[in-house]
Amino acid sequence: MTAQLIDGNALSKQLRTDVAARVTALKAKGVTPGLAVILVGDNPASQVYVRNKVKACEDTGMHSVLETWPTTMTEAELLARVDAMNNDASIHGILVQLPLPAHMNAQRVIEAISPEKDVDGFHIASAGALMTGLPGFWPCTPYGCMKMLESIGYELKGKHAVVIGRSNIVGKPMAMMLLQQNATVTICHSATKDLKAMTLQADVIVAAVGKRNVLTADMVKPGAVVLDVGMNRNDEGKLCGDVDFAGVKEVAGWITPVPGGVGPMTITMLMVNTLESAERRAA
Ligand SMILES: NC(=O)C1=CN([C@@H]2O[C@H](COP(=O)(O)OP(=O)(O)OC[C@H]3O[C@@H](n4cnc5c(N)ncnc54)[C@H](OP(=O)(O)O)[C@@H]3O)[C@@H](O)[C@H]2O)C=CC1
Ligand SMILES: Nc1nc(=O)c2c([nH]1)NC[C@@H]1CN(c3ccc(C(=O)N[C@@H](CCC(=O)O)C(=O)O)cc3)C=[N+]21
Ligand SMILES: [Mg+2]
Repeated sequence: MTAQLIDGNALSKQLRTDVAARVTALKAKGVTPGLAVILVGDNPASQVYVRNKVKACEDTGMHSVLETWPTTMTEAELLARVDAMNNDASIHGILVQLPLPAHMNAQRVIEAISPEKDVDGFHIASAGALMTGLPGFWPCTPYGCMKMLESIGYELKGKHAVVIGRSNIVGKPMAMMLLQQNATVTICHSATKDLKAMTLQADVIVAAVGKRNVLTADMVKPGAVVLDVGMNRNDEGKLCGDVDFAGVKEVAGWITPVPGGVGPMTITMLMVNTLESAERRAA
């Protein structure tokens, strides 16, 4: 293996120590940061994720509330819960777990969250702030990727970054953050004609597709930094990313594993966003 590992668990542990200290300081001022997580439906994977989020928050001394609702919940009922959380002074961050059941309009639900409590960074006000360089919440997954690059002291200025995937929650905000750090950014997607021709030029590759082996060793320039956002299952049912880790680690300079890479960093940045929301309220 030539690549060095960027360990999302280890970096999360470091960052969460700082979060815990700031939570303690805020509590001394009489404010306990609070996160509300709303899950609709009984997707077992989602249930595990939201429980992990709530537990991670509690580990740092934050207050957190988990609401689970049946799939039969109406959109109007969900909007009423979001509104209640918007008006609850003990709550500084609201996360509605995606995907929502098909009978709901997810965008409408997201826009109902007060931008001051949009710790996921999915609201159009948050997206607009990121796009224009104004203060606002950054989506946790690409934000976590930026922290991983920062942790290895990586200078993005003038580098070519290739982002594979253009979703509103990962690919697009990832591209904006890299651009803000003066990288030259290419965004690839399902209609990209020659993905390999793009990735071979990249100093940094972020894979955020949701398909195994989207990125293989022959597609990577030696020494490149490879960040793997994907969350998939392999034939043995084990968690794996979008990157052929075994192959790519022989070519890349740096690589993130799955599990233990971007995933834990997503949760860490959710905590950071919630903490900062509470700090803003306390100021
Ligand atoms: N680690 C973490 O914390 C998180 C992980 N994830 C995981 O990251 C992955 C991506 O999530 P998300 O962005 O929500 O997914 P989406 O399904 O919303 O987006 C996937 C993107 O990949 C593109 N794509 C699909 N096939 C190809 C291909 N063959 N070549 C190039 N691009 C392709 C799609 O293109 P098009 O737009 O043209 O359809 C789309 O832009 C998933 O595995 C998800 O589970 C997501 C969030 C957090
Ligand atoms: N409103 C909303 N916000 C989200 O941030 C959001 C969402 N909806 N819907 C689903 C996706 C996915 N996502 C993950 C977060 C952490 C891990 C994570 O911690 N993964 C661990 C492994 C977990 C396991 O073992 O299953 C790891 O990679 O090491 C994974 C996926 C957040 N999402
Ligand atoms: Mg998606």
